Amino acid sequence: MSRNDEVAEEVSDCFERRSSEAKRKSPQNFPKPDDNLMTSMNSANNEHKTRTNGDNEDLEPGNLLHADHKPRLLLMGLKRSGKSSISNVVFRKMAPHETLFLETTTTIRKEAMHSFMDFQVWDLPGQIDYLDPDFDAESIFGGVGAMIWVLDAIDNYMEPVSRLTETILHLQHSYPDIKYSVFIHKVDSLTEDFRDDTMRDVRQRITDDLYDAGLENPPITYYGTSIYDHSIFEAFSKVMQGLVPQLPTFEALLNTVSANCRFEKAYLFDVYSKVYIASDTTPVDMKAYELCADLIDIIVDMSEVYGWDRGQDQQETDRSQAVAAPSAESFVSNIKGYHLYLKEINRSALRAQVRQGFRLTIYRNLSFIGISKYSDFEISKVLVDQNMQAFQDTLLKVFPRG
Ligand SMILES: Nc1nc2c(ncn2[C@@H]2O[C@H](COP(=O)(O)OP(=O)(O)OP(=O)(O)O)[C@@H](O)[C@H]2O)c(=O)[nH]1
Repeated sequence: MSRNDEVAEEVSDCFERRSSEAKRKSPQNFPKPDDNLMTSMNSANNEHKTRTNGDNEDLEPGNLLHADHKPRLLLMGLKRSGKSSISNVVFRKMAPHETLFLETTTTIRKEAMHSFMDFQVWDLPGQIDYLDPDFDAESIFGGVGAMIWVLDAIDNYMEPVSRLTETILHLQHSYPDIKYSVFIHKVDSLTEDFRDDTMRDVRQRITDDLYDAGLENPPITYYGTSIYDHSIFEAFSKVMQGLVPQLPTFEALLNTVSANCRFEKAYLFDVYSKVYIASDTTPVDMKAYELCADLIDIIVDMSEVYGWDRGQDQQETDRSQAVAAPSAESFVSNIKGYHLYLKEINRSALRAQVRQGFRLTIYRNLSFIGISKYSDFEISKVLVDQNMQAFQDTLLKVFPRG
């Protein structure tokens, strides 16, 4: 029996067990028990096996993420367009107003995201001429999955537009797989009408320039962004999702869980960066995202005050086992008519810091967040717990962290 079949069988057993436990425990008036959950999860798993085996011989469940498979994302654009601000706000928790004091970047700055897959985000200095024939392009662009071009919407955008089109035309032959995104950035400084006009104009100019150069329907996505609201996280999430090969599988799993637990919207968040690497396939609602982001902020703040390092020594391990759940969970009832449910899926220590004499470990973790408007959500919590445990077991089995 192949490893794929073993995993599929384990997942199936796990769901059978969970499903029958859930039915046994569920009171009469709970929502529909999750009969379809196991089938959908298994079909999602099978679909995933087919796709990944097709894409890459080495990738199989149990060892999906090849050690060298670290999708890389480049942040490029002219000087002062806002690249370092974006990277600092999203990956270093810098307050947006502090970016006013950032100095010009002179070397490539690399950020990593470790919650599930190991992403790398490279912030490239604006003053380097990457189109110079003497420049070692392979060291930068080889292995890049996506490029974000940051364009300052409040400055004259003729130069950045022509630099972007030159860059795309220069790279497209050697690196045809790069996916391009344009962040029309600092839109907080524009009125709503002017913002729409600017976005339309930028898109039109880029499309026309590339068309004139012989490139039709370029693979570019456009986002209006600002570090002063959630738009930057939303845009980053979308770009990251383009680098997740298992995205359809995640979406299928999240659709199933949402249907069975009556969530309006379900996300898989990298908690530290507030970037979501997948959501169910219902349309994204900015209000729902903002609620989730606020919940994450509260949980991170609370755990910085009341959390402790688990499992540092035997005494700590005993204490953790005695008082804490194996994975964190949070349930917030009735915020603006919504119930929010968070469940930690995995966790890895990123780095330890000493702050004011206390040793603090910064964790990266991937968490599920579901939003429900269902008024009896609290009553059905037992069933939700059962489904979520099955969901977590499946994800960890099929996509274990290396
Ligand atoms: N209004 C507004 N200002 C922003 C935003 N993002 C960045 N800025 C400001 O833009 C200025 C330049 O930002 P940087 O992040 O240093 O720009 P950069 O692209 O990294 O510049 P180089 O390092 O020179 O390549 C800073 O004063 C930021 O505060 C935004 O979303 N809105």
